[in-house]
Amino acid sequence: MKKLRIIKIGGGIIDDELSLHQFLQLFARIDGLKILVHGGGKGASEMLRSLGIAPQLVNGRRITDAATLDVVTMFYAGKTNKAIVAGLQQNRVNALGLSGADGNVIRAVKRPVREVDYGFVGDLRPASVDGALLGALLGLGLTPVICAITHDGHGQLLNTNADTIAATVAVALSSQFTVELHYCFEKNGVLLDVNDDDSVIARINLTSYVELKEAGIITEGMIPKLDNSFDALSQGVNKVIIGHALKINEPLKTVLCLN
Ligand SMILES: Nc1ncnc2c1ncn2[C@@H]1O[C@H](COP(=O)(O)OP(=O)(O)O)[C@@H](O)[C@H]1O
Ligand SMILES: CC(=O)N[C@@H](CCC(=O)OP(=O)(O)O)C(=O)O
Repeated sequence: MKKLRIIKIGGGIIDDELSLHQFLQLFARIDGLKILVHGGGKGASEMLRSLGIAPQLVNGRRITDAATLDVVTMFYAGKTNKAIVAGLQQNRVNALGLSGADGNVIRAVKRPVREVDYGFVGDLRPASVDGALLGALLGLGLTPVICAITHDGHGQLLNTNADTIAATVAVALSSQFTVELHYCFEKNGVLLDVNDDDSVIARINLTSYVELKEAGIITEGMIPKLDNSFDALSQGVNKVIIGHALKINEPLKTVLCLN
């Protein structure tokens, strides 16, 4: 099977023009098949505030009412996705920007209301992703650039966490490719001390993950990232790596494994 790298970048990198520019140059130099998945949560919150809408996040997921959905759709599927595609074209990567609605590539289900009503937020299963279409686009020499907007197949757009999109796309493509999933952000990896970029934990398995969580070393946004990572590994993804977006070619990073 051919190797496929799925790389996810978040709001911390996207928000900083220079970092994004440098990341896109590095991404362009990666040989072989690749897909870029992007969030942009930080910038979306800023845009919401500037429009007088208070951002609301519960357990790292955005409560998305109709007005918020309009703004995040414009921000993720519009401004951010198109800026990334243009930046990759500048670097001679034939990028194709996609929301989940485009080509029906990711069909989600609106999150059911339980203790929290998340509004227009989409949940995914591996079957939500059209792996055949993504495989065909890769076969044409295109590099898909997927944003955090999906749809439900009944005309409703949904906001979906970008880490979850990356993991679900990785699982869906693992029957066609040997998939390596990279979560890239603004730190060197999963750290023993979140304020010390030299304290990278080289390897984490399921047992050490539980211990690190209980010790309060892994907290906040890193918890759903690692939950998504271990789900992906248990469903056929070959390797998951967490590291700095601007050091993708360097050995400093965290590798996750089941055992
Ligand atoms: N042990 C840890 N090592 C590194 N980051 C951690 C750790 N525990 C918590 N974090 C937090 O997780 C954040 C990354 O998650 P998130 O904010 O969701 O990133 P992104 O928006 O790039 O997906 C880091 O910026 C950091 O604040
Ligand atoms: C439902 C939900 O939480 N959606 C996320 C989608 C963007 C995202 O995941 O961005 P980062 O990767 O930069 O965090 C949000 O609106 O914040």
